[in-house]
Amino acid sequence: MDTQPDSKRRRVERSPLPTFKLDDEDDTYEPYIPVAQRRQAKLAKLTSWGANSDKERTRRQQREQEEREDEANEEEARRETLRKERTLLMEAQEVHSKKAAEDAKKTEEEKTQEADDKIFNAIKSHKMLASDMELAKGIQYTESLKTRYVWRPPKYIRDRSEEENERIRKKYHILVEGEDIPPPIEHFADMKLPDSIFKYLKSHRIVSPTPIQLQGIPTAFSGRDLIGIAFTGSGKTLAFCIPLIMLALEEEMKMPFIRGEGPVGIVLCPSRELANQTYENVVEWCSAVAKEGKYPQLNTLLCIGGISMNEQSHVMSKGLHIVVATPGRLIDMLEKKRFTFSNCKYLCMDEADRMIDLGFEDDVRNIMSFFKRQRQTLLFSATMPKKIQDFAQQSLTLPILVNVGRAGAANLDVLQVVEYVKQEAKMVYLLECLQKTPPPVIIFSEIKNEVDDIQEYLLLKGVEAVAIHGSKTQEERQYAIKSFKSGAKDVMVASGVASKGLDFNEIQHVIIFSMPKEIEDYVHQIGRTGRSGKTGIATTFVNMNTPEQTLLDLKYLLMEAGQKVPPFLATIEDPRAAQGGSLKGCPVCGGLGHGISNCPKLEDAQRRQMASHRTGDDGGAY
Ligand SMILES: Nc1ncnc2c1ncn2[C@@H]1O[C@H](COP(=O)(O)OP(=O)(O)OP(=O)(O)O)[C@@H](O)[C@H]1O
Repeated sequence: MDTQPDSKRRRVERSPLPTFKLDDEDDTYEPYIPVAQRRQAKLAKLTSWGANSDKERTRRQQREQEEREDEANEEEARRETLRKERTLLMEAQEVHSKKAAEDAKKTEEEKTQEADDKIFNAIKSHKMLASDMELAKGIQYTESLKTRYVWRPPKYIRDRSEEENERIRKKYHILVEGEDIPPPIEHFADMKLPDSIFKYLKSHRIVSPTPIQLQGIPTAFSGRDLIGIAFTGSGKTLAFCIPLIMLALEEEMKMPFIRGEGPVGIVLCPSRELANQTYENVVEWCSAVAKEGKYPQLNTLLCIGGISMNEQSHVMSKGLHIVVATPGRLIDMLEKKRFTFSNCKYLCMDEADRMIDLGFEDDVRNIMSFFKRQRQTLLFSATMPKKIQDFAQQSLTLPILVNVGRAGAANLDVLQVVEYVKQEAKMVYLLECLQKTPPPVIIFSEIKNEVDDIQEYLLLKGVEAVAIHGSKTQEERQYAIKSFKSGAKDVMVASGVASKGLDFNEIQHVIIFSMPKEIEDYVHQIGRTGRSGKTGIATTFVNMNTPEQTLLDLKYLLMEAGQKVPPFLATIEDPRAAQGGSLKGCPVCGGLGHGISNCPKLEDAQRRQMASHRTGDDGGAY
């Protein structure tokens, strides 16, 4: 094909005209000889050759011999090439059949594992959880933040051997991962807390630290990044708030904060309700610290959607120590420069898996971009599937993983009862079920309309019930929580929104009216009872509308918690077992009854992602 541009071609066509030479100037010129004359001349030449000497013949024979040799050599070279090509081909075939033989030897389990690993690697997030500036400049901190200048464990604990520390962790079923892990501290008295807070805890019957607290608090006090995983109701809030309060106190006492300064640290929550509850806890603990006048009063801001920030102008008019927030409103406030992160050193994410697994990582990264320097980062949750753990670990600096029980396991203080109830019989049976325990009771349903229907039905039957779900206004949601918390209402009907992290006083019974698709949600929902060492009951309705895979997840969870498995669940076979496949839990949602290839959470996330691509929605609203 002619690939020359036209201009070039034209140039060639227009090249200068040939300059003809005169005959006598051309040395290659041959005069024309007629054919007959040429034939005669050739004949004469041949005749003269025949008469030529033996010398000439020998030379010809030699030449022919050389030509034959050349041909033989060429043939040999050709054969050699063919031989080589065949060897390569044969080698390839050998490799292929060897792999096929190896594959045949692999168990179904290994094959499933390989396939799962492929999916897992494909969905792994590649972009670290770091600020844009850190990502752009490739900044990765290699040392933990030196936030605490004062705190260190008492000498007798510092002198303890690592074997002894390990023995203590084992006693409380604490698993740790990481380098240079601070020792566990079994008594609040050894944590060197201010007297006033110590007294406050005691007066609230908080006398000894829970496992997540006894390893988590010293870890956070030492300035280390931390991933804390412990079952529902095990006191994670205290584990990350006390270190923040101590840090804020330390900073305030060094140099008092004035208007426009702070915060020292923030707590991020995935829902307004949870943020509100954490805020109330922090305010109460800060007041307790300042009560005796030995320590300064710390200033805390609640930063969530649906409330007017003017209401908190009194907080903003002073130096700010702690902010408890949901991501959307926090970003808004930071963008409007209502406060800055110039002095912020501590970032804690509660229910962290929720915050970063469903495409909200960009919001978190955005928030991190407002930090001006290295921070101490802590992530806490009761459920933290492998995918999130891996992602979090590569994003933190020398993190320490503190794990109490399996991530995603149910709280053992909850008696789990699963009942087969036909769809049309659910409402009536619900009334019967409410008789099992005295109030307060929470009823969960995944469907907003169903939440409203249940509340209406209960009200008709004379049960004092409130309802909460995502489509209610902020006032309605606040009213429902307040009246239920205060004991004015006996029953709260809720969608998933109330399941994450909310701590209601001594819930006796949780009824799961419609089983959530994701087993993590179930773990959070039943976790509203059986908190802080008390026992509770969870009754779950299932029927033929419940997907078999969900039932299988449930069956394994009951087995893991040593609970009674009802016959209709016991008879469900695991298809993976029949295929000889892997029975390991799903790394995306932690469900024990399925692998990654049919994870409902992954399917859901992908559906959501596709929908947000279509609508251009970034999905980051809270
Ligand atoms: N050391 C303790 N001893 C007794 N009770 C405690 C202790 N620490 C916290 N609590 C109480 O336990 C309850 C549950 O605590 P918290 O809400 O922090 O649990 P959580 O682990 O965050 O649960 P979830 O995963 O559901 O969010 C709270 O009422 C809290 O006051």
